[in-house]
Amino acid sequence: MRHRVSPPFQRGLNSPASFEGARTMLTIDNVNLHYGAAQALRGVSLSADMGKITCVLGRNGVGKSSLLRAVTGQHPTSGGSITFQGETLDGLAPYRRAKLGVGYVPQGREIFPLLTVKENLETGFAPLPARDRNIPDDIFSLFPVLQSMLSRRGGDLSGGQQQQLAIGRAMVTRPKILVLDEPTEGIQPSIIKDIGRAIRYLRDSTGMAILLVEQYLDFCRELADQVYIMDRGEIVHEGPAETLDTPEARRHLTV
Ligand SMILES: Nc1ncnc2c1ncn2[C@@H]1O[C@H](COP(=O)(O)OP(=O)(O)OP(=O)(O)O)[C@@H](O)[C@H]1O
Repeated sequence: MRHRVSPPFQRGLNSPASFEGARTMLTIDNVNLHYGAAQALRGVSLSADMGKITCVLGRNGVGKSSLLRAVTGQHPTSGGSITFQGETLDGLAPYRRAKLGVGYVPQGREIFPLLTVKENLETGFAPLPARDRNIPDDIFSLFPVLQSMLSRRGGDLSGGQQQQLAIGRAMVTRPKILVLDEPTEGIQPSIIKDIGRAIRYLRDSTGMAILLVEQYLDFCRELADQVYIMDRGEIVHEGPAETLDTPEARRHLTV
């Protein structure tokens, strides 16, 4: 596991070193998910390791968000199993999963527009015991704009700032796995770079697992350790990031 904690980051996020030895943080095994009669996930299997960025790529509507809803408990699965650090998540409510260490950055950010930036961050306290109810310094080191806008309303932030706030809010919960749904969607290139840097920092400094779904190929190619491609609810490709440049992978990603 990589540990490069530089001085500004010494106080802050917990390291998940206590479960060292078990490299696989999350295992999704043969999962199905339905919306009524429509099947959005078909026998999906993948794993996400600690200290690694696992990226799931796919076009619009192939089931990427549904996969994350299955992991976070936002929508029930209709078959298969999901285990986190060797324990089943099946049937657990979203807040129980958050307590166990599943941090979620939803598509569209879902910032509370009328709460301040500070209050938005504090909503991340909910799954934490009283002693951990503080905002880790790392968040402001990674996203200084949040510190300067602490008393502004969430709704007044730009899309990129809201995305940073959504990642910060998830970091407040001290996740062991951070699950992000298209964090680059609608964001300007300079902030995409900041977000990429933050995701890399979280992988390298804390050893947490990162599970990222995206449509933006270059972002994944730069960040990912392991990639999966989804098409029509199924995993159709799996391999290290370099394999994204094979004709077979490209075929699944072109519109
Ligand atoms: N609440 C819902 N009710 C019914 N069908 C849904 C619902 N949410 C998603 N779907 C359908 O499930 C399929 C997968 O959608 P999902 O949002 O998981 O895809 P996605 O890959 O995340 O797409 P996008 O990139 O557009 O977010 C699509 O056909 C979509 O229309």
